[in-house]
Amino acid sequence: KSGLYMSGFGNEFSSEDPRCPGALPEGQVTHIRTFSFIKYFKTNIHTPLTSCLNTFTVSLQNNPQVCPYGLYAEQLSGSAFTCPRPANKRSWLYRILPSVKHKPFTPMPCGHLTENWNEAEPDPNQVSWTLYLFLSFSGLHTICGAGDAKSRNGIGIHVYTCNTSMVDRCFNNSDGDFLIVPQQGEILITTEFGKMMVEPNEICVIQQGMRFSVDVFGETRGYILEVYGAHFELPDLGPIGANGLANPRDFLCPVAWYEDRKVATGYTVINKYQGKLFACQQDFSPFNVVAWHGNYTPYKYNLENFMVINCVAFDHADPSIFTVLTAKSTRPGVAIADFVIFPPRWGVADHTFRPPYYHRNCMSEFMGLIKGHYEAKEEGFQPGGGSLHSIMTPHGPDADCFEKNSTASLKPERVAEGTMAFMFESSFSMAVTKWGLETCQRLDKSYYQCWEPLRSHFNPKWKPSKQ
Ligand SMILES: O=C(O)Cc1cc(O)ccc1O
Ligand SMILES: [Fe+2]
Repeated sequence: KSGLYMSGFGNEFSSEDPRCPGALPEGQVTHIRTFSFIKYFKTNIHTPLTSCLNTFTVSLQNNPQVCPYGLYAEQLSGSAFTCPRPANKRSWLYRILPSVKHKPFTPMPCGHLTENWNEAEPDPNQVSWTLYLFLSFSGLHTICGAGDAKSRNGIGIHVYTCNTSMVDRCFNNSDGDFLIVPQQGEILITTEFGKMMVEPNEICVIQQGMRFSVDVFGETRGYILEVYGAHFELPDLGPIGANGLANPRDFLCPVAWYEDRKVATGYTVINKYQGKLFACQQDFSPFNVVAWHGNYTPYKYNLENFMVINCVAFDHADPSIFTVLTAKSTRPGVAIADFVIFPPRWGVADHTFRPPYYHRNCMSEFMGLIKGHYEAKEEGFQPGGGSLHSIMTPHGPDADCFEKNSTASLKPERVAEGTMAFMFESSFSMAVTKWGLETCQRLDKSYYQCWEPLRSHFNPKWKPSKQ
């Protein structure tokens, strides 16, 4: 059930389906020679020394004239050819037929997937979506986003719901990367690189252009952060040092798996391109990659493995301390989007208001809840719901949370036990879609009321207590 994986983040991996050993091409590098001392000592004076040289086949090659097993070589480029090495991403796929063998793409209905950020008038109010933002809908629904896939800069936030698997259909996102956060139901994702089983409390990333198909095992839903124009990276650790937060070795990438399947009735490849959906037909499964190598792959990560670092003395650290992955913009330190979690941990800060502080932020904060509750809103925020606190929109703990935590005794205690809230934080000023505002019928119009009971504790006669 757990499948086969290789571990590491952004490694140079290579993988062959075990049914075809040697499917990764080997090159012949004739200029590398070794000198055989054994032969040399056995030779007599009349033997030319060159006969003591051995020619070795030592290196791999991407494009042999004929690939092993009669496969086609295809490169998938995830970065400009000329990107500096640390950002250069590509993989070589050795497949039964190349992706180019397909009938033309034609437009298909997009449902509630959109990249139109002008459907509704701007509204800076705090937004909250109640329990199960996604109940009784099917497919991908865009809640909010900003920017533009054409100019390769922006994000979309979607929710998905489904109870049937994709049969003879796959999805390919030409616009950006999908970071998928299952909230209910595990998903078996078949990709060109192999298969991954992803359960709630795990996340996976399917990068731009990677074809995938999803099998589900019941009522299934989750959140998706889509980023145009950047890939997710592990955040720099600065003074934290070489280890901590999401450690590279906990990221898992699938091993090669192929099917050589003709589909006479037609296999549909769905392509998200410039915010719209297109479909094309081909007569074979696209999961026909027998072997691959490279550093551009899908991957998954179990949030339980997050090595939590936080305050051990006083005050509330900014939530960036919980960043799992970041998609950087070109401005130093400013993310197109960060994926941040609020994992179970110890709260130990002395003489401190421990929950999140009241806040106005130059970034947008979309929050979701995988399980349990969120410490700043014990009641109002439920698993499967969501909230959006837009740029400079005030937010923070509800009145109940403030009162309780202003008087709580500050013993060390477990925080967020059994829960997992997360945040998609973005430097983009996001627009909410018509679906998010109206069609979903999940908007909590009374959200602002959770702050109404906040009352003034101001006492002009207050004096510092004598120590
Ligand atoms: O609840 C939020 O809005 C997210 C958040 C969490 C936190 O610990 C500090 C600031 C912040 O915005
Ligand atoms: Fe905030």
